[in-house]
Amino acid sequence: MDAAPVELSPVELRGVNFAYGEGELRRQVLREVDLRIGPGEIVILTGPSGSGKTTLLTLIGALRAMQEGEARVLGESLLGASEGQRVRLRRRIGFIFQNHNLLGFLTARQNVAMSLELDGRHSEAQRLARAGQMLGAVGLSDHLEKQPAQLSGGQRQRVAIARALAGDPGLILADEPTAALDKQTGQEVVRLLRDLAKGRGVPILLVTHDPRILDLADRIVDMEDGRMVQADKASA
Ligand SMILES: Nc1ncnc2c1ncn2[C@@H]1O[C@H](COP(=O)(O)OP(=O)(O)OP(=O)(O)O)[C@@H](O)[C@H]1O
Repeated sequence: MDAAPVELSPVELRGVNFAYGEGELRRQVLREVDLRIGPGEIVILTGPSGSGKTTLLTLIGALRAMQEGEARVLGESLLGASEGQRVRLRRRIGFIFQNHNLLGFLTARQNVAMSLELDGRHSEAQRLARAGQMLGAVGLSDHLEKQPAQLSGGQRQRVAIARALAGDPGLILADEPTAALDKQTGQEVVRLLRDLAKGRGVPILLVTHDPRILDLADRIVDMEDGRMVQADKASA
């Protein structure tokens, strides 16, 4: 009988250190960070301003080079990875940022379809069809041809969610996705993101200061001065 396949963690960090600057300007911002995110797990990273959350997210997202420690993301080792390897890994990750980063001169549908261009597997008609489907999944089927300026903040963030999920990523990284939204819209947007990700088994690492969305996490991890302080959801 075949052995059951061992399920690898999408994110596995051990002893990660990171500093900005050099010499006298050197400033250590991550210290011995350990973090494991399991398949389909929703983890919220919180902590005071300047504690290193965004730096950690950008390292995991292969947006900057790792300096020290063990890190595997979607099975790829990050320490010593070349720029080309990091670019390939980034294509397997869905990113959602505070300011949605949509292109103003493209429609919602074109913004989502654009994220599928890089893999080169689909024709433009297929990409636009897939983008329409994803926008339907976030409740925007009536707004496909609108530009970002014609949408509300919550709708724009839903386009960003559709874009992040369109390429079937193995991991979603979100940085302050509710910062520009009111309380109710912020909760709705994160709940939608969580439900779509759970349905697909995609793990999420979400950085936030927003206490109103903490209960949507499977696990809350607190950072202080570059260190990880593990907090149980119930005690957070
Ligand atoms: N590119 C950079 N060059 C130098 N220092 C930086 C750079 N980016 C961030 N820092 C510093 O590193 C520390 C950690 O920043 P980081 O953005 O990771 O924290 P954060 O916890 O995400 O903060 P916030 O919640 O305010 O976004 C801060 O002191 C910040 O000033």
